[in-house]
Amino acid sequence: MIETRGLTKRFGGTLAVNDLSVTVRPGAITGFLGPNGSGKSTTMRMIMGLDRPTSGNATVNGRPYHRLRYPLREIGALLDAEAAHPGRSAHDHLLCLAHSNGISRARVADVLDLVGLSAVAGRRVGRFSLGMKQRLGIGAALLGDPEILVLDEPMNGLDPEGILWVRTLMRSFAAQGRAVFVSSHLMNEMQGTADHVIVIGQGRLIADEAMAAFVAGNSLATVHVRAPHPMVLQSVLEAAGGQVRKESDGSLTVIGLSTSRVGDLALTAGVAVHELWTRNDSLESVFMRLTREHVEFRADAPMTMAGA
Ligand SMILES: Nc1ncnc2c1ncn2[C@@H]1O[C@H](COP(=O)(O)OP(=O)(O)OP(=O)(O)O)[C@@H](O)[C@H]1O
Repeated sequence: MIETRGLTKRFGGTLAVNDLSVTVRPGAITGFLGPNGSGKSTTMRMIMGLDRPTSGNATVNGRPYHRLRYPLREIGALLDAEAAHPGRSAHDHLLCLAHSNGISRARVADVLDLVGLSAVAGRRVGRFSLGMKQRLGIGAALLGDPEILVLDEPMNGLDPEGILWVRTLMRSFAAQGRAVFVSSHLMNEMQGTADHVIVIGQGRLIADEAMAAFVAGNSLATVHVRAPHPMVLQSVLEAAGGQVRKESDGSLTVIGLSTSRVGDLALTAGVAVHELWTRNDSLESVFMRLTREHVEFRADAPMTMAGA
């Protein structure tokens, strides 16, 4: 289990992490979301003992990272895929880590197999693609067969097969009762993979709850209705105070009326309804809305083509 209590990090005038108190529990994948520069990596670095908190603390199984006797056996992390020495082979990189953590040479071969790098184990890391470096970084995190995995954007640079592999790995890890703490900007991926979500903005906690509850609870649900005579239904719904938009497929999107109210109104007006359903927002929409005021780096809308 990872716990942070009042965790705070200031870099000069920048408050990177601001009074963050969260718990990452075993048996689940906890997604760690936030806009660029919101403090995710800094939080992970403090958990791993690489940055010293300005105040507050982070513990791993009840102890600060530097007090863990064999850290790799308790918690493994991928924080920076470029961290491996470029002149060293993948095998030697893992072997060095294994030696310093009392891990057997046999485990190195197993992990290289597990991350799909056995065939290139003797090649220098400097010649690896980003995806291969990500795999090696994940291998280093897995080396001690830890109870907790911390992964900072592990899907960066991976092809679809690699993404599927990371997803499966995280799921099986959590299914074994271990904890996964993973940051990512891939909202669809996180919505489908994470059980729990922690969202931060400008270093402060915005949300900490089960993924399904977070999406459902923060959705602006819309009602959708398909009817053979949509124009008639549209005027009935608008007369009742609904905002109605006709979609290109002929269905109506309704805001401001519940599903049951739409059904009742149609019945009262004697208008046939062929389909009636509610749609929640995606994680992406919910995330964008909740973090809007915390976004520090925002690009202008793409320029339109001249004359378009
Ligand atoms: N070593 C450092 N020195 C000074 N400022 C830093 C340092 N590390 C991080 N920061 C600042 O702290 C803030 C949080 O950065 P951090 O990298 O933790 O965010 P993040 O959520 O991981 O961002 P991203 O999604 O872009 O990876 C940013 O404003 C960043 O510029």
